Amino acid sequence: MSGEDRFEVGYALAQKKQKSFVQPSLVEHARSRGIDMVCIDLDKPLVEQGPFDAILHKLSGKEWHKELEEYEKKHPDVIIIDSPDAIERLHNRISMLQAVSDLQVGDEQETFGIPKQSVMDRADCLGDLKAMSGLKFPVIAKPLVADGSAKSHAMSLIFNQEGLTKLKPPVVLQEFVNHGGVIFKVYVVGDYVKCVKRRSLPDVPEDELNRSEALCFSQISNMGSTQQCGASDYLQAELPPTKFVAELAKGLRENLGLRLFNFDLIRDSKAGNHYHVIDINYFPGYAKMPAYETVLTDFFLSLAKLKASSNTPVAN
Ligand SMILES: O=P(O)(O)O[C@@H]1[C@@H](OP(=O)(O)O)[C@H](OP(=O)(O)O)[C@H](O)[C@H](OP(=O)(O)O)[C@H]1OP(=O)(O)O
Ligand SMILES: Nc1ncnc2c1ncn2[C@@H]1O[C@H](COP(=O)(O)OP(=O)(O)O)[C@@H](O)[C@H]1O
Ligand SMILES: [Mg+2]
Ligand SMILES: [Mg+2]
Repeated sequence: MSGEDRFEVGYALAQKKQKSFVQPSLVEHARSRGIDMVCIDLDKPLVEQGPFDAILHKLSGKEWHKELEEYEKKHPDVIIIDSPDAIERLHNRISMLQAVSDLQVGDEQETFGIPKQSVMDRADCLGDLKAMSGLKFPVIAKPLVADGSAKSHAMSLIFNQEGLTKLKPPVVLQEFVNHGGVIFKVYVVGDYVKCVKRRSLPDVPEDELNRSEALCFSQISNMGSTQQCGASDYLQAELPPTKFVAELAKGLRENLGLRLFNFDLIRDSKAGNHYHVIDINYFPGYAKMPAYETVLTDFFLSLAKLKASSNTPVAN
């Protein structure tokens, strides 16, 4: 601990993220339980700051990674949340979902996977039916890069080959799965798992399949849009079984080597016990999660415990 019985968490976040995550309610609650949250000054070298027991970050770029490495060299006991390499994997929509395909968790009732998808990395692929690798329309076109920029969230729902020609590669084409217009967001904070529901795109009925115009959208679950599903479908939707969600979350946490993330889960309308993981986000908007102050503080305390136990000499 940096001070007697206190645990210091340095945070390095973009302004917007800092405002949404580091709310006075979190800082106060954490402080009352022995956790001090300290803002890292991004205009000063990281090695000159602290010492921190843990560093919480959502910044990218080689410079930042180098700063973290240097800090770790100087303070080998620091806990970095999370490893830049592990986070990097989520910045590509193919490597991100590979972690789901590699998972070995099983459940007798529920099954899961990812939608069929294919990458189009060159403009000439988009006019080539073979490059579709057997994908069926409609498809969602997603920018391959998922780096948190507005551009990386710009999606379109495409109904035919003509719709593909307007895309800007590299994009991932992913089969659209009818899922009753409701998405489940599963928040992971270390061992803690919380599943909530949000509105999503409505199902595409059979008779709309040959509609020609593509539908563009962005961050649909955060919008009050008319393109979302109806209120009653949303209110009536049941959450997936808790045990299934917990096992999936644990498997992903271990496979990804990450402690702070959420993933988007949809339930296939055609097979009510089959789920698809469609997106994984590093350090999402936790302030929208119920009781985020206590959940995050409990997480920091678990890190403090871990650090204390690794510093305790083993008795002979
Ligand atoms: O801004 P918020 O609170 O909506 O959080 C965003 C998340 O929304 P959610 O909490 O899941 O509804 C959002 O999740 P989705 O992509 O909407 O599933 C991302 O995690 C986003 O980070 P980034 O832009 O991908 O780096 C998150 O953005 P940042 O806050 O990290 O910039
Ligand atoms: N394969 C899919 N089938 C059906 N709906 C999807 C699919 N992929 C994405 N969506 C919808 O599009 C939204 C945005 O896609 P997502 O991959 O989560 O991107 P982002 O990283 O911008 O959140 C999802 O929240 C969901 O509503
Ligand atoms: Mg998403
Ligand atoms: Mg995302």
